[in-house]
Amino acid sequence: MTVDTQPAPRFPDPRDFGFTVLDEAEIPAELTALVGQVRSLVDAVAHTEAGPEALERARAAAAEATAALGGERRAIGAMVRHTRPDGGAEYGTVTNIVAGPTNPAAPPLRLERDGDGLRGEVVLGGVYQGPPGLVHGGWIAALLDQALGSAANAAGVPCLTAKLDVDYRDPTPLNVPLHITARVTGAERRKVFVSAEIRHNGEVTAEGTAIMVRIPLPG
Ligand SMILES: CCCCCCCCCCCCCC(=O)SCCNC(=O)CCNC(=O)[C@H](O)C(C)(C)COP(=O)(O)OP(=O)(O)OC[C@H]1O[C@@H](n2cnc3c(N)ncnc32)[C@H](O)[C@@H]1OP(=O)(O)O
Repeated sequence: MTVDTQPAPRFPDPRDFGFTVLDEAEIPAELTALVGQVRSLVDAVAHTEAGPEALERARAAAAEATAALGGERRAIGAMVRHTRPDGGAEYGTVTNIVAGPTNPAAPPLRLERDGDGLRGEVVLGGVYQGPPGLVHGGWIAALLDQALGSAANAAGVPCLTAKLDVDYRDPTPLNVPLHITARVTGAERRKVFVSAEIRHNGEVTAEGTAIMVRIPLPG
């Protein structure tokens, strides 16, 4: 493979391109706690066998909670900045469906730098179910895509997935720690090649490779 484009050392500041950016430290602890509570609620709703009275009480309480938020909404495309110990910054959309810190529909996934790549751990409960007791294949692809995209972005290259290949090696179980790793394996002009794996108990359950294409930014 010809490597004639090295990833830029610094990810561009999204504010220069009109995006709203908040620092992750600016996310109120109360919002983080609410996100966790709503995740528990979604899991409880998905699995409940409660009777009509309890269901109606829960619906009314949920309606009250929705009204309490007052309809104040963050802008679509708002980004969150994570500042690494070395002072570098990484960005993601704050409501990202796979790893957005304010999105209760996202699992509590945090990808951290590890050597020349990223690693993270997540437990997916029953709301991520596809086959009985197993993680839905679409969600496995989503986890891998996020890890692959984050690895390319962590290398300083703002890019989008052009091509994603997923190998489902073994069933991925629910309710157990899943270990995710991803790293950049090469670059060629605007293309960045990345690979990622999901492991349970040290065994690979799924692996993904992707071609990410660097977004042409104005200037
Ligand atoms: C400051 C900004 C902040 C941004 C933050 C981002 C956060 C991201 C978070 C991550 C979240 C998780 C991730 C997500 O969810 S990313 C969301 C899912 N992905 C998308 O929506 C992408 C949609 N597609 C596109 O926008 C365009 O097609 C892209 C941008 C990908 C390329 O369109 P463009 O017209 O500009 O490119 P080009 O045609 O000049 O080609 C350029 C090179 O690429 C090669 N190629 C192209 N397609 C393919 C393909 N399918 N297979 C193999 N190779 C392909 C092509 O051969 C050429 O190579 P070469 O001739 O040089 O050898």
